[in-house]
Amino acid sequence: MHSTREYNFDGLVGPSHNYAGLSFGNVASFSNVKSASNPKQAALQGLAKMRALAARGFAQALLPPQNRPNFRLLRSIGFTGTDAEVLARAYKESPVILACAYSASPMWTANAATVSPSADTQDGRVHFTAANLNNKLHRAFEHAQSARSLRAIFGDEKHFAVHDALPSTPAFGDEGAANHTRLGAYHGAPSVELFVYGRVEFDPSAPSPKRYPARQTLEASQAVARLHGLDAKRTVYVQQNPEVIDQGVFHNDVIAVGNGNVLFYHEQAFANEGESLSQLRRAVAATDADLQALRVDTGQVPIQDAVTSYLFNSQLLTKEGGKMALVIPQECQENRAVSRYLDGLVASGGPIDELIHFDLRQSMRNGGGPACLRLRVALTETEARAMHQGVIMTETLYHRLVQWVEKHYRDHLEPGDLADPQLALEVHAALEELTIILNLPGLYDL
Ligand SMILES: NCCC[C@H](NC(=O)CCC(=O)O)C(=O)O
Repeated sequence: MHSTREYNFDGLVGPSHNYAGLSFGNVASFSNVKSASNPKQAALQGLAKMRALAARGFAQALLPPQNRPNFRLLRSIGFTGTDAEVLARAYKESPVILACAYSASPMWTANAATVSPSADTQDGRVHFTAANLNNKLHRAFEHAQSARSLRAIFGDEKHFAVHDALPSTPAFGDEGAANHTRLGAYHGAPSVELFVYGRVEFDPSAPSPKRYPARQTLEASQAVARLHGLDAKRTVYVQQNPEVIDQGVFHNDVIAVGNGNVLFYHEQAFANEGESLSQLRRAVAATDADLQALRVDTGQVPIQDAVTSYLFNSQLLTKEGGKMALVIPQECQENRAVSRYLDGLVASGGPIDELIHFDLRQSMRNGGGPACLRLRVALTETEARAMHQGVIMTETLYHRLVQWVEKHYRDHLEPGDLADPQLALEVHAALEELTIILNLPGLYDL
């Protein structure tokens, strides 16, 4: 039973990674708008994280980038002609929409889907629902390829069910696993699935943020739980604190992370902390596990520091022996309050006894930390064997992908470069080769 392992599927950063300021409510995205990006470095930073965690013995895999630019989007809104003409006209008339069509945002695979492992579902299969991400134009078209990629990897319907995204309308705003976490005794145990929503479409009296959008609705979370066949006794919905959404906490994974029986969270994370925690504690106790809440208070880490350092956008990974490592971005060490807090945390004798830090600056500048970059999929041994093996991170795959990045990626991309028709051809060539490397022919609708 304990043979179930949590695979982390990191997003391989695509060749068009750029800073377009497309995510209102995401402070990093907004403050780095139009600065030059380095797609090559971004991809190498992500690969270095995958390699290091795989080398440590954690189960590590990847999800491929998506084809860009999204010509279907550009043509559907009236940009016609050859591909080069479409790009030239879009750049002239609406550079921001061209940037949307070029966004490498699928790298943040925590938003690709919500995943329920087989131990939690009624039919005993692993369920995935692609997230519609309908709050942002540049992300609202990801779900089609996300579902396609997931089906290419988890195609065995005996073990896996991949659901299409929920209807793409504000009532069903769904941001995937970034607002979802599991709590239980161990990865293979039937566990509590915690859904954190930002607003309720059909209850105008529920609190909602004033400044920035709440991307996830309760209605969407409930729909995902239904599709996955979750047990109501092990499903908990809590509302995110609208006041922290207004301070830049655009997903729950910017303010809380759970693993095993541990919930690491900020005291301001939830609209009603006391009630949320007792609800969760009761549900977890019913699975015969004991919730261990690691609460960080505002005096230790103010919200602003949590947002700039991405302390809670860390990965909490169970090591052999049961202790946990916290995988953090290097920004946590550069922030005084946060690094002081972390020193105390690992010295405290609690469940977390190690920090593993990475330089993920390229992704961080768009508001994506270690946890944003990965989708967790807990798999039994049988399920792990049934998935496509070509995406599992190994030393060989790592070296092959580094070579591929070196060959195809630019090291400098500015807004004006998106008008260059050559860039579209480069992306296309890179992805064609990638389907061979990953042994996923037909992955894209090229
Ligand atoms: N989970 C982290 C997601 C980060 C992502 N940023 C972006 O899309 C920024 C893109 C840009 O501004 O170029 C978002 O906000 O959804």
